[in-house]
Amino acid sequence: MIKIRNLTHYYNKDLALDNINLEIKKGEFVAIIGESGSGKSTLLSVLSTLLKPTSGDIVYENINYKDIKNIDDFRKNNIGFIFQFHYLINYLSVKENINLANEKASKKEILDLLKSLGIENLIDKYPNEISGGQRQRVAIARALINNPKVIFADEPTGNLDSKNSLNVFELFSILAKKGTTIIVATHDKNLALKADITYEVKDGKLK
Ligand SMILES: Nc1ncnc2c1ncn2[C@@H]1O[C@H](COP(=O)(O)OP(=O)(O)OP(=O)(O)O)[C@@H](O)[C@H]1O
Repeated sequence: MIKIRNLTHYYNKDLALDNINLEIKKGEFVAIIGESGSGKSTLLSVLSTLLKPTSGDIVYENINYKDIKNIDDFRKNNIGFIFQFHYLINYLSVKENINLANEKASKKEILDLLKSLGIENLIDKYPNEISGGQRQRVAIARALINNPKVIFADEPTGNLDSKNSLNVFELFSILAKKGTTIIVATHDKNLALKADITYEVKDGKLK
């Protein structure tokens, strides 16, 4: 589903990604591990079209990123993002936060999605009325509302305790089995064991 060829990224003169080659299949749950500063975030940013690589190719289902005309539309139709911090808006309810990502989503659709994540009772709550683990589930719901083909998650459990972290990874595993490709960067090797496949980044190279 995603083919990465000879991908290199420099920040000014500093090499952050060094000739990465990788193929990710549809419905695969991929963990990218590595120490702080190894290049995980850079790799995720480049793969998710947030950052333009210095050189190399990324091909999404036979479309080279270089040929994508409207990158905003492409992202909206294909990609969901989850970050370490949930970035929910505190003065909007859970439902309203999800509607920010898709204004057309009906209450029923949102309720069904929240149900699949086990948090349908939170639909009218505000972010500061729910726990950290619940907020991250809402952030996952927000990433899912547009039915993305692929979800990129950068240290999504960096702010959670071990129980909630495991829950999030188990959720990713279920989503992948349903066909959503999941690519997650984490420094936690134990959590990465939940993924179908793990790649390690070291000094910008895939080990
Ligand atoms: N915006 C930037 N400008 C310049 N250098 C950067 C920038 N972002 C990252 N780097 C450098 O690129 C290298 C890879 O960083 P990156 O953030 O991808 O690593 P990481 O593995 O995600 O680290 P962490 O786990 O700490 O988030 C590091 O040497 C970092 O200092």
